[in-house]
Amino acid sequence: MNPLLEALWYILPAYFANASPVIFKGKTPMDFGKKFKDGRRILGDGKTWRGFFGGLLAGTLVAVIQYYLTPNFYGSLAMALKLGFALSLGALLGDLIGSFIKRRVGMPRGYPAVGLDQWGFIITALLLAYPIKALSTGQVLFLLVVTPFIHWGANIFAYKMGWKSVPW
Ligand SMILES: CC(C)=CCC/C(C)=C/CC/C(C)=C/CC/C(C)=C/COC[C@@H](COP(=O)(O)O)OC/C=C(\C)CC/C=C(\C)CC/C=C(\C)CCC=C(C)C
Ligand SMILES: Nc1ccn([C@@H]2O[C@H](COP(=O)(O)OP(=O)(O)OP(=O)(O)O)[C@@H](O)[C@H]2O)c(=O)n1
Ligand SMILES: [Mg+2]
Repeated sequence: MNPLLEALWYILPAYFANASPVIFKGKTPMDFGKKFKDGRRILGDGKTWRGFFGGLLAGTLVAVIQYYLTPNFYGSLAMALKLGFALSLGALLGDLIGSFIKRRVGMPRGYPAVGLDQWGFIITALLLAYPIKALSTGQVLFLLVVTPFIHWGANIFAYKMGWKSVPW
């Protein structure tokens, strides 16, 4: 498989894990509305438990589907589950870290943090998945370059579908 397509195929669970909370979002904020010692919300209302677990499940499921489509890419179902879960957890944790940072610097919920919104989730997803199945440096660089565009396209798509109130 072309190494660049292989990189996209590899990262797909993280993409779906990052995108699906927009659809699965729930009511209970992950910080339960609590504030940090700086008087601002810890994470904000943009992070709900249902979104988090929905994203984790969706991302892991995508890897299982990918396993049945390209079994030799993963080698085993167990590997697909491990990699899918690690990529999804990494993506969602990266998104939480991004929200935490945005709240600390006083950005309101939904405020665009260029760079952080596009790379945060990808970097943590790649870090968590690295020990399970590593990509080449070139493939990682390719993903860092192409993800902002896919992120941009997906957010506009979600905005047009009415899933997001902002196209970013
Ligand atoms: C403009 C360019 C160059 C590409 C555009 C690609 C595009 C239009 C993708 C849309 C894919 C899609 C159908 C998305 C689902 C809709 C959805 C729920 C989007 C919600 O996005 C919200 C956002 C979360 O916000 P936050 O980041 O601020 O927390 O998540 C951003 C989403 C992503 C970063 C990834 C979205 C991509 C997918 C869900 C899978 C699509 C896969 C590809 C485009 C790569 C194809 C791979 C192969 C190997 C064929
Ligand atoms: N763990 C998560 C992540 C996202 N979402 C949902 O997906 C939407 C888009 O995610 P994102 O853009 O990351 O959240 P923002 O609203 O921009 O909040 P923040 O400023 O904290 O990023 C959120 O509004 C929220 O409805 C969720 O419910 N749970
Ligand atoms: Mg956002």
